[in-house]
Amino acid sequence: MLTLYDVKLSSRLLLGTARYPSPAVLVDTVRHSKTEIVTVSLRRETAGGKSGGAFFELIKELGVRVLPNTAGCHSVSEAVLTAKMAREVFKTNWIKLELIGHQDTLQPDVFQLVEAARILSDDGFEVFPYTTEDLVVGERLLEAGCKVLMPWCAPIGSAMGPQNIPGLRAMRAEFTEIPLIVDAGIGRPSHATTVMELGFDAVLLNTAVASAQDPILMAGAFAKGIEAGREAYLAGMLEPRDMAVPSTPVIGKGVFA
Ligand SMILES: CC(=O)[C@@H](O)[C@H](O)COP(=O)(O)O
Repeated sequence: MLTLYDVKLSSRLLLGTARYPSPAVLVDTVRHSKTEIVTVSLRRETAGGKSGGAFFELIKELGVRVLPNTAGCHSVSEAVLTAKMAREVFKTNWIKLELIGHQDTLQPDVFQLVEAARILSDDGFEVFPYTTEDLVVGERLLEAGCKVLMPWCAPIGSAMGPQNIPGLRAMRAEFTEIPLIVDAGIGRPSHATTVMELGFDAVLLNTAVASAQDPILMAGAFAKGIEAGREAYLAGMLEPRDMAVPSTPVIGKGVFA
């Protein structure tokens, strides 16, 4: 079981809701994936004069927990305002805090992120910060009140998969008691398996599923990949070795010796 802010969950897959070919495909994908959490962008869905109303109703009807996000925010004030709007719309204190600092990489502005996380935590929000694998920033976010950390593994939408495995491994080693969710940059189920094998608690992804030729099938593939990685982590994997080790017993020796 995964526990996020005292909420117990069976699924370790969190799905984004943008870029699906149609609302019907989104609904079927969420159902097939068995995810229990979807993230929704307030700004994206209300941009360009859109009210977002019909889309937000559709999300509420999915029957899963909603994690609103502040995608597209570049300042503390924008992010705080968006979080407050999200709380009104979805009646939740959960917020995925995204504060973009670099236009090409969509890298988070970790300085503003910590500041916004503190303001929102003090206001009763339960903050899921989209961050980098920087250990010091992680520590500051925990001090600011976050009880979950969500490092990227590659730029949003890049599908590159884990770019800094030693960095992710160090994060797991440093924050042993904190739920760690890889958010952004996953491209394939095998990427999700890899980060779960490192001991991450869950994976949040959007583009790799929504932009697949068959999002429903792909969501199922990700769900299986995440489960496989989790079970392998729990089972305890062999460390790679330089030398060969015969796997068949030598004649005359006991099979179980
Ligand atoms: C949906 C969402 O919140 C994204 O900002 C998130 O970071 C997912 O990234 P990918 O689209 O790379 O999976």
